[in-house]
Amino acid sequence: MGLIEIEDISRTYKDGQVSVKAIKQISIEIADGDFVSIMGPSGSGKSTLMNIIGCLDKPSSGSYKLAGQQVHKLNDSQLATIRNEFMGFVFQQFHLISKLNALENVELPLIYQGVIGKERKKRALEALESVGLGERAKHMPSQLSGGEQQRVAIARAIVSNPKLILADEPTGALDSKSSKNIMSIFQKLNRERKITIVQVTHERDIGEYGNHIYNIKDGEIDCIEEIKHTETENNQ
Ligand SMILES: Nc1ncnc2c1ncn2[C@@H]1O[C@H](COP(=O)(O)OP(=O)(O)OP(=O)(O)O)[C@@H](O)[C@H]1O
Repeated sequence: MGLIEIEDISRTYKDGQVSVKAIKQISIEIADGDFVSIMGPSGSGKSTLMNIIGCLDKPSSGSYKLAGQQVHKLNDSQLATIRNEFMGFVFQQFHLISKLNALENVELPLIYQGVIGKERKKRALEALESVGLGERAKHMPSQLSGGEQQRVAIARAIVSNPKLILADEPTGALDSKSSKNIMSIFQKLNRERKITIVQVTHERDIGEYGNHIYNIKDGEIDCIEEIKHTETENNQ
């Protein structure tokens, strides 16, 4: 059984007389523990598909099962619960709160979950340590490099132990060295903590860090590629 089972999903945006079919009868199954990169030209439907996978938007037709649960039938507050319990989000522009330090940013999802005091600080610090930023806990976002800010955002995404990380252009604002570092962190989370990862990227070399590349074109899946990783890479 796939963690994500999408069947015949379409999404049409209607704006007055104009309607745009952004994705057309897509069916995909993403296994628990997979690392998938979604690639395709601008306007091909990548963000629309990601928003549906992330329960931020609903399909116009078709069905979506997440961990066996029919999520396309849920209401907005039920979808919010699914997002909080299952998912961590990483965005191109990091979306950190500038007035909070790194540790406080990572604590935020735990505050919403009602985790209090020392336990909250401990878990946030562990998440920061797991992305190599234990020493930067008290730094404000403005005192961190872009790559470090994205690592804080990843720590925030994993602090509540999600099954799934959804990342929209996670390296889009980073130089190539920081991008590689972020991808190594994703691979580590995927291999060691068995977190399923779905990312959107424009860059082929970033896409190849995943185990599969889903190429999307004109709102349809054009082809799915399997990426073979070498032994040395796997042991890194
Ligand atoms: N809210 C909206 N209202 C109307 N049309 C939309 C809306 N959002 C997206 N679209 C249209 O749906 C199609 C798919 O858009 P989408 O943002 O999913 O593409 P994308 O592959 O993520 O593009 P990019 O790489 O440029 O971010 C495009 O034709 C776009 O213009």
